[in-house]
Amino acid sequence: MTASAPDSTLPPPPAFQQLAESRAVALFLDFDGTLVEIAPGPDAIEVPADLSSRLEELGQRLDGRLALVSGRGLDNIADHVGDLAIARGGSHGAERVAADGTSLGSNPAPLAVSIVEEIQEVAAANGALFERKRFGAALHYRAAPETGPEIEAAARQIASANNLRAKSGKCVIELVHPGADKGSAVAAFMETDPFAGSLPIFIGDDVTDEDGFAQASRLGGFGIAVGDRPSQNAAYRINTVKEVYEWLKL
Ligand SMILES: O=P(O)(O)OC[C@H]1O[C@H](O[C@H]2O[C@H](CO)[C@@H](O)[C@H](O)[C@H]2O)[C@H](O)[C@@H](O)[C@@H]1O
Repeated sequence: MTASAPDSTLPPPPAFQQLAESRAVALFLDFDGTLVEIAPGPDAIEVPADLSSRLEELGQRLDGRLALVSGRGLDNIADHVGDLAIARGGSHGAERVAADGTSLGSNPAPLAVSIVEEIQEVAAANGALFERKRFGAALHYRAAPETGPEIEAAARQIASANNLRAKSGKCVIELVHPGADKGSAVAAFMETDPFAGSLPIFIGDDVTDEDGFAQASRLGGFGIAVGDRPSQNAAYRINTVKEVYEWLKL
């Protein structure tokens, strides 16, 4: 379903078990704000110690049709979650691997050093937190949200001068290569086994998850928005991270 206007009154989704029993479901899970609560900074998140094994068990229940799709790099996800034997897309889906770690598609180039330096200068000038990524970079302004507009404007300028894309999220703006978006990641996974032919469900909390919701919807499935952010493309809503775990019996 693609809604025409933001809808903060979306209904709760049908029971996950019923859905999964009625047909083959493919599940795409965002990380920050969906599986872990938003924290003051990228490294301040609290990850359940057994998240990796819980996700693997969920993946087994779905016969392997489970993927984590995050704005974080896969290296960063591994730092926080440990070894994870499920499919995963990092850097907004620009880097993708199957459950066994095999690469799916080729990785984009890292950002040029000169561009990284420009972004670092914006961070230093505005007191933002610079997050280096393998295939992009992020500027966080959660500590001083009032600096957001200036930081976003500077980041967008760098993006347009260098044929990059600027992605806004929760108190963050990120620079990525064109084509790095969660919708493309869903489409790419859905073309491969074991995802092909199943019903895609994308769960996420942030603006960057809208591409995932829209793509899931285009492929006959739907999106589930987490939290209270109005969503353009989700069909259902789950209110909290805790309720995501409950819905999935994770
Ligand atoms: O796609 P996601 O898995 O949701 O990742 C999106 C970004 O999440 C991280 O930033 C966000 O979470 C931080 C920790 O809670 C928070 O401090 C920050 O304000 C949020 O924007 C991560 O640092 C980024 O790299 C991800 O792209």
